[in-house]
Amino acid sequence: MAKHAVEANFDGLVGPTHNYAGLSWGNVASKSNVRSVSNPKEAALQGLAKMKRLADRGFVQGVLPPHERPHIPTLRALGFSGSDSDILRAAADQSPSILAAASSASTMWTANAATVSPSADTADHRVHFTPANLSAKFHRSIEHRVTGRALKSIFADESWFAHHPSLPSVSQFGDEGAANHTRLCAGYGEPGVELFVYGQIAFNEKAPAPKLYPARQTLEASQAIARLHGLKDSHVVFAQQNPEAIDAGVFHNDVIAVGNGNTLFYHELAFLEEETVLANIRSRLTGAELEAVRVSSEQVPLEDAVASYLFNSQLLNTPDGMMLAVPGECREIASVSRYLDELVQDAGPITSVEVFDVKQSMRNGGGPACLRLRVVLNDDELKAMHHGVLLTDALYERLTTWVEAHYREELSQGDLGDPMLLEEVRKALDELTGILGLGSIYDFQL
Ligand SMILES: N=C(N)NCCC[C@H](NC(=O)CCC(=O)O)C(=O)O
Repeated sequence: MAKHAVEANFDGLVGPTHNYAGLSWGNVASKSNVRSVSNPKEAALQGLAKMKRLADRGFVQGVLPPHERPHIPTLRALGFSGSDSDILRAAADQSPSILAAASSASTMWTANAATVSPSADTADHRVHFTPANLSAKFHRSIEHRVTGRALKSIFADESWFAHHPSLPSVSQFGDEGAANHTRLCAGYGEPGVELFVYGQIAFNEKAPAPKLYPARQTLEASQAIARLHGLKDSHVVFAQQNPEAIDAGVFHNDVIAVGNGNTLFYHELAFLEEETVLANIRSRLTGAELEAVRVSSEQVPLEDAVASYLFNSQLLNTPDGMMLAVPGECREIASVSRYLDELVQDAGPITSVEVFDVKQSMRNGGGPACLRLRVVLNDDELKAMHHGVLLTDALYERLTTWVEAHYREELSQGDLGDPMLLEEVRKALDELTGILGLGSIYDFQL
């Protein structure tokens, strides 16, 4: 008998060093906004407002903490030495790019934090977590250790939750977490089909691959995660992303497809072998028929899909059908806005569209779906997890007050070496682990 389960969404709280450093080759927004002045306070408040709106609608909403940045241990490991201020000064003088990488607030995009398999799918019937090594980008490759600590602190009880270390940090096992992983199912508590989408086969040089931009996720990484999580072959589908899409700026599958329940909402250029992918899902999905909501290039050109982040939306169950939570940019691009109006008129599974303003994050290539990690939990697991990170009215109030007190309204590249910034961040994060009841998770706290 399937247990009752919900999908909880854990959004990354935007960190105090949110900035635009142009660190992600292949991510069009990150490159085009390089060196713009950011507003960390606005970014964090936009993220919290999104969480609050969804929590108010009755969705289970959690918060994952930002990481300590600039990350002094990373700078030390690269040979900068002396006091923290000496290190910041030397890094700012000698290598502003390294300092920028060690200062990115990129942990806000928790769709990349980990891959999570619900207990209904796994061999030992526990929820499995593997933090993503994010080895494709240096600034993101330093996330997984603290991410792992935060997840272990929140999902601590080993009788319900299993935690794996991230995969080896090399390009052959490049893993970007849930951004390339979608689960289709009849109901959250039923065994589902886990769709792993990869950009490249690492150990086959002849296999199709993008020509311009890097493929961040490999088949080998996806297969390793499926093995670690104890997923049966009959419940797993591996699909190659269309290299053409990667070269157009689709650096993760969640920039071109999103699934929920029995519904897969995707662009016709999402997969290399569309028909095979759909057939493989159909043959494995039990208890429901796959609803494939396909968007053609004629309806929405690939370029508009990337610019609007139409597919980087959250697809959520409501009592009246599914709701698509889209970024505001979707209403600024004519083809996309028109498409959304048509979509809700259709008799399909998506019955409403809601717009969220996450512009500060969008300018670095992160829409509503990038900002959240989905964790399906049955009633026992929900009870067993740490509740201090679940958004209530009171926690929302506390976090907004905390952001107002600690965050700057302007940050540019020249500010990253400011020793005051590091002090502000540590003070803020020390208070935050207290607010969220997480214990010590940061290097500076250990
Ligand atoms: N699609 C998903 N799930 N996530 C979006 C991640 C955006 C992130 N941007 C950045 O890391 C840019 C940082 C900078 O340039 O300052 C990235 O490219 O990894």
